[in-house]
Amino acid sequence: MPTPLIKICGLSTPESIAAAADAGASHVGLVHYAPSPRHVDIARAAALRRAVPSHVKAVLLVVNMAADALAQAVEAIRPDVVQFHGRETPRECAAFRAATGLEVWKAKGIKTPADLAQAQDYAGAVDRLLYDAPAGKLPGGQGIALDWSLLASYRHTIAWGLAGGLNAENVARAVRQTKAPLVDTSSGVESAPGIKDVDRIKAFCQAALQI
Ligand SMILES: O=C(O)c1ccccc1N[C@@H]1O[C@H](COP(=O)(O)O)[C@@H](O)[C@H]1O
Repeated sequence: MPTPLIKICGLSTPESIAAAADAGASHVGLVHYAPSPRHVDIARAAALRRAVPSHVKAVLLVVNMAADALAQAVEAIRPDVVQFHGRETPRECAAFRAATGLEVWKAKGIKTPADLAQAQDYAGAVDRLLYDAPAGKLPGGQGIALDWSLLASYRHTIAWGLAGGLNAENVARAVRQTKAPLVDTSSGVESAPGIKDVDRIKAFCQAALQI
């Protein structure tokens, strides 16, 4: 089984970005969503983006942002990937991708096989689907895992990744069960909401890369 790509999300310091890159992350995520404990404003996100080494991709995570505000954020931050984590439609994702040429990911909350089937509406509109637990108080970053058995036997026709409740203790099991080509974690590598823990980042990457 190929080792998965690794995204460490919700980074808010240059030190945690360096730790993720050194540990083997392929992607680092910056959350621009005010209700999140991981929110970084545009100026901060732009500064952090400059701290991302060139072999690592910078992912800007946004939730239901108005088109003009999003365009301004993208102009200032210049991410490699935009991850939509709200109610953005396939049409909106496709329009954004066509207008910017950026790689686009769409996160979808999955609870039932019907949710998984519905997510496929994004085929052709996005570059990757990110399967997460359904939204709770926040649309993501909740540390809740989805039912991996739903993905285990699914015939994927679009690039995808697994998010939701992943940590150093369960990521190897999750990848073995689902064969996820990319894993994404945020709260699972923190010591408190919004506070990344370098040792947990290292342990997560080690566990994911040892598969
Ligand atoms: O991290 C956040 O605060 C966040 C806020 C709003 C939408 C998504 C958010 N995070 C993303 O959610 C998934 C799962 O996170 P977790 O590992 O369960 O904490 C992941 O893609 C985060 O990047």
